[in-house]
Amino acid sequence: MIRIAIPNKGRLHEPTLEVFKDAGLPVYGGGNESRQLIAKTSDPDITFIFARAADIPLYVAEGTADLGITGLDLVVERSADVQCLTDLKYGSSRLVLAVPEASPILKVEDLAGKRVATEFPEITKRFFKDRKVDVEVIQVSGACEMTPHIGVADAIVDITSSGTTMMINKLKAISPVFESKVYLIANKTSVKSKEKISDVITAIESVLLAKTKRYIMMNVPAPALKDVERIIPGLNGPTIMQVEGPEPMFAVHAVVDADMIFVLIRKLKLVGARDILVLPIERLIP
Ligand SMILES: Nc1ncnc2c1ncn2[C@@H]1O[C@H](COP(=O)(O)OP(=O)(O)OP(=O)(O)O)[C@@H](O)[C@H]1O
Ligand SMILES: O=P(O)(O)OC[C@H]1O[C@H](OP(=O)(O)OP(=O)(O)O)[C@H](O)[C@@H]1O
Ligand SMILES: [Mg+2]
Repeated sequence: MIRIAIPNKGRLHEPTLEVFKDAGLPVYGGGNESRQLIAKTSDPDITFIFARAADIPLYVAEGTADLGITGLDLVVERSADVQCLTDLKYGSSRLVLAVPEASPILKVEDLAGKRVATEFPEITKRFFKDRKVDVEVIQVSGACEMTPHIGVADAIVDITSSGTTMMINKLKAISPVFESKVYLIANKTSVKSKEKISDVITAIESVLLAKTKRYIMMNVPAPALKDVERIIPGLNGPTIMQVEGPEPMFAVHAVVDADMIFVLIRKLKLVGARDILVLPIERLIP
């Protein structure tokens, strides 16, 4: 039996459900509005546990869950001894040190003897200790941006991604503190002993890889075939099939990088390829 801990709410909830659905392991019910805390999937040996993103590092470290999805900031904050397996490419964010726009504090050293509010006390303490700046760290559970304006703190260490919340609350970042990504994490013992874990990892990684690729198909008149073969860098070279018809023609199929499509199409048309189709790929297992 494999247990996978996934966020029951918050901004990681929906994209996490999406990844497992695409990987062929849809989460049956539970999470968000429902009060259900355990869910099944297409494989009877796999169970999902819904938990707060901040608690998932501990559940995985202790082996309550074999796998989990959560932010690297939360893994580091909890000093969780887990294996970080795969960057899931959603939910990247930064922890920054910020002060009110009008504050005379301009650099980390100016905060000596002052108060810093944060949801991440451990990362914050380590940040100032490494720089040998003595501050008082005040732990809050949210709405951290407000604290310097109501006299609770002189600065904050908080998450920013779009920067909107900082801007609206008239704060300016004076130093980066931590770069976070959302990871698939694993219990260090389970990852070695439970065979099915590697199937789950492969399934998830195949979804991520597929997002970076496109399947391209086209018809190519015989005289243009050599040029098209030269242009297309398929996974293992393009697949070429003869097309029945009055004109000597080939169907060419290939898997290519998604970010090459724009340039490729122009080149292919120039040498005579036509009826070009570009399709998304659901999963790609090399
Ligand atoms: N803009 C962002 N703000 C906050 N967390 C973010 C952001 N982008 C990504 N994350 C990541 O999401 C995780 C926080 O997950 P959590 O479930 O607490 O989400 P939340 O939306 O902040 O929930 P809550 O409504 O309880 O504050 C952290 O690992 C964090 O790095
Ligand atoms: O740079 P932005 O895109 O504006 O995002 C950053 C904001 O989002 C998070 O707050 P959240 O919505 O989780 O509320 P919370 O502070 O109560 O956790 C985070 O703590 C920031 O306040
Ligand atoms: Mg939050």
